[in-house]
Amino acid sequence: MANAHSAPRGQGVPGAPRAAAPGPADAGRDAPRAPRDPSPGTEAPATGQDAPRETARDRHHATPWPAARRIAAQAGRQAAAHRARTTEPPVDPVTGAQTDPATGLSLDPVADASTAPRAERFPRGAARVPLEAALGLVLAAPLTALTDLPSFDTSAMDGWVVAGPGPWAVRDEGILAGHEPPAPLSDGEAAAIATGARIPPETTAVIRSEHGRLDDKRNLHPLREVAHGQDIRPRAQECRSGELLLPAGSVVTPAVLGLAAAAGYDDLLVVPRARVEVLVLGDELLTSGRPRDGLIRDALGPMLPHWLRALGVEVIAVRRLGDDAGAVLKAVRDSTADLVVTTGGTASGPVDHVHPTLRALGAELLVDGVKVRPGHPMLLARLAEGRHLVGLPGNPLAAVSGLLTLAEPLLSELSGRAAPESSYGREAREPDTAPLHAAVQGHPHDTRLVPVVLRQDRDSGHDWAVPLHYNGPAMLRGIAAADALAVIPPGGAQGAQEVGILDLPWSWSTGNPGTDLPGNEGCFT
Ligand SMILES: Nc1nc2c(c(=O)[nH]1)N[C@H]1C(S)=C(S)[C@@H](COP(=O)(O)OP(=O)(O)OC[C@H]3O[C@@H](n4cnc5c(N)ncnc54)[C@H](O)[C@@H]3O)O[C@H]1N2
Ligand code: MOO
Repeated sequence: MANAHSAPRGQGVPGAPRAAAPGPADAGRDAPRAPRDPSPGTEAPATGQDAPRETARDRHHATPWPAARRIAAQAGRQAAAHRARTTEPPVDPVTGAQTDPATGLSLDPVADASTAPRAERFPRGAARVPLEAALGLVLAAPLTALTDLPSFDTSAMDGWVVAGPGPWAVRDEGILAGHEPPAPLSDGEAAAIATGARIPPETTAVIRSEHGRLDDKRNLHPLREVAHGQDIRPRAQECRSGELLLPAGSVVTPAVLGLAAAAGYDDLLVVPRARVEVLVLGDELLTSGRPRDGLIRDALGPMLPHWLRALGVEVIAVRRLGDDAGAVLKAVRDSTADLVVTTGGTASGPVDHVHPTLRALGAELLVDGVKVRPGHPMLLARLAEGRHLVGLPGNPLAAVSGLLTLAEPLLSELSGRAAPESSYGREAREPDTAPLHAAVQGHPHDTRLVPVVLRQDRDSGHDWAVPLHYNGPAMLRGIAAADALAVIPPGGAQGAQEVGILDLPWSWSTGNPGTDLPGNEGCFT
């Protein structure tokens, strides 16, 4: 299938046709039926008895969706600043000093706060971790070369090193990579050499094995013209010692790990992983077997830890607490996590223990309900300086909505991954957008998050967001087939209208066929 990320989504898409939008190449993933909804532009927003009920609590407390994300990001920045003030900077294992060996600058976050450039470099605290533990983290300091690369003149090919014009008398001893330094060549001399081996002094060129011929007296004759310096990788061809390789704020990918190792690093200064604890509430939840006797399977315990890890955090525990008010209070009070994520119990039912727990602990509610469907009872609270709780509603897609609305922006700031307003110097990036393949029914007052597949238009190369049918709060069938969630503004969106796209942290890697179907009707219950 077309990879969702292969198209320049969000760039140039506005040029795509708006009225009679061409369908994506394979919209519907072999859907057995056509989309049920009317053609683009004819959809009316939900009204009357179809409109979801808005409770008194919603109207009083609920935060608009974009503002909720901003508040969550702000909470993440404050938590990061708190961590920077309170974390011991890492100690240089060689010198014992709290300095960055690459730059020689102090890593003391308090000292850093007094000088703007350094404060900017370490606003989130920094940890020194071995290379093998750094994948997915964000560099807290620039990656500067600890050596010239290559660190010596090296042969780019298997063949011979030669000095002066040929033919050349070939030495008995060849030169291998990783061996003793070779003796200088004299004019008219050659030596067999392996790729990556050190070039002897006075060498003028490397001749590839396929471009030279040895006669029976072990004299080497060139089979083509020899250019001075050919196939020699000169020392520092890629970088000089001290040269900037990657700025602070870069995400450590497998390629970055390779570069860091090549440049001489054993460990890296990174923004530490946020520590997250997941508390699953609900007496009705089974952890194995088929649903029975009014009990259902816990869908969030198996889902959330991995989703959170995909956001770059450390999940320190997943605990199932039932609907025991005392256990919830104790678990939240005693948690040492940067972020506690609860599931269920956010509404106002008899066993909804999240609000009473927060009241009992004197927590500050930063967001108490969001004008978004699904997921409107989601909440964000500050438990203490630098420590937060995100309450996800129990309905599984509502929980996903809360994860992406509140937890993701907070964690992205805390882990240094956030692009806009990041102090790590990354360029602010426009949020992704894509045109909708069909009109989508809106909620009259709230934003909707709707699972979509992203399909590439063959002609333009742009992605189209194809809304999926199974988008109800209690359903996971849509999101399991989806590449992303589309952000549908209050009132709905027309076919071909550009809407915001929230990527799923793994969507680049799946291509799941799924069994959901295109469908743009709203399912609010
Ligand atoms: N009177 C009102 N009732 C409800 C409202 C409302 O505004 N007024 N909002 C509804 C909405 S919308 C949602 S979403 C839920 C949120 O409820 P809670 O966060 O309190 O969650 P629970 O009541 O515990 O569970 C809701 C639903 O989800 C199922 N669930 C819970 N945990 C899991 C899990 N780990 N895996 C799978 N399914 C889970 C649970 O059995 C319930 O069916 O409140 C509505 N009510
Ligand atoms: O927030 Mo609820 O998810 O609309 O069911």
